[in-house]
Amino acid sequence: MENNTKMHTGDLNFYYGKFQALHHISMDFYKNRVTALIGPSGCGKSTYLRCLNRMNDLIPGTRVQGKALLDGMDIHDPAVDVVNLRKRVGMVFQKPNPFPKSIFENIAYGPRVNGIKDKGQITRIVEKSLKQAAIWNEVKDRLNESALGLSGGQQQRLCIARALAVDPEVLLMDEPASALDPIATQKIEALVTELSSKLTIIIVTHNMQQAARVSHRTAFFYMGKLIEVNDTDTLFTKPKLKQTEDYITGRFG
Ligand SMILES: Nc1ncnc2c1ncn2[C@@H]1O[C@H](COP(=O)(O)OP(=O)(O)OP(=O)(O)O)[C@@H](O)[C@H]1O
Repeated sequence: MENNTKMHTGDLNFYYGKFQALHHISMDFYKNRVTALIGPSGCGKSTYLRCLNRMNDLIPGTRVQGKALLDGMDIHDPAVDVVNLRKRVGMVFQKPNPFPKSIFENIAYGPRVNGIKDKGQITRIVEKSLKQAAIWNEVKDRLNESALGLSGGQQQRLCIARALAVDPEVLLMDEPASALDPIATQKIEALVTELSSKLTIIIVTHNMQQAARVSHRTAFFYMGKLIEVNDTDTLFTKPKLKQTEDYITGRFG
């Protein structure tokens, strides 16, 4: 492991019942770097992403083997508090999923759950998070209105703000722009680039142009296996393996 490694998995296997969805996945994720996970539908990208903050624990009948480390700490250690793990490793989903509450309350929720009671501090966190997610100007005059009244792209930036409000170290993003139009997508991509100066970001995307635009490193998955991982430029211009080349040139997938 390099010393700028934030997360690492070693020989990670994952099963839904008897079905093995991930096979021996070993890779590192670096601080202040965006890593894209690409590959055809069903290859295990989302499953792998969910292994990184133990979201799969919520799915009955699943089993994980192997190592998953955050700053060298085994995230499966019985001493690990999963709520705290998910605070450190936040997540944004494909479909924006704001709570049916006001814009303000969507962001204030996490910090409150984490024990922050001071109203002034909560207000500062709400403003800072909305600014970080590049949506403050659009919502600052309607903080008490329902989040459900926002457009899809605004809702997704709100969900990013909600994730940022608890000050995560890693942000997992599962196709965060796939439900959005091109302009909203551009905003999310710009945001990913901006946030990478502070966080480790891991993003699942179907869109190879998007991976090329936003990520420093790209990992290609196929049928539950990590086929190739490299600097994004190298992976797209000089893939080592034919399978990767076939996928990125659109010959399958
Ligand atoms: N809850 C589940 N129960 C059983 N099998 C599942 C479950 N979720 C996913 N799978 C299976 O695990 C494999 C990997 O799925 P996963 O969703 O991780 O792939 P993906 O690469 O993210 O696909 P997509 O790009 O279509 O979202 C697939 O064969 C899928 O059918």
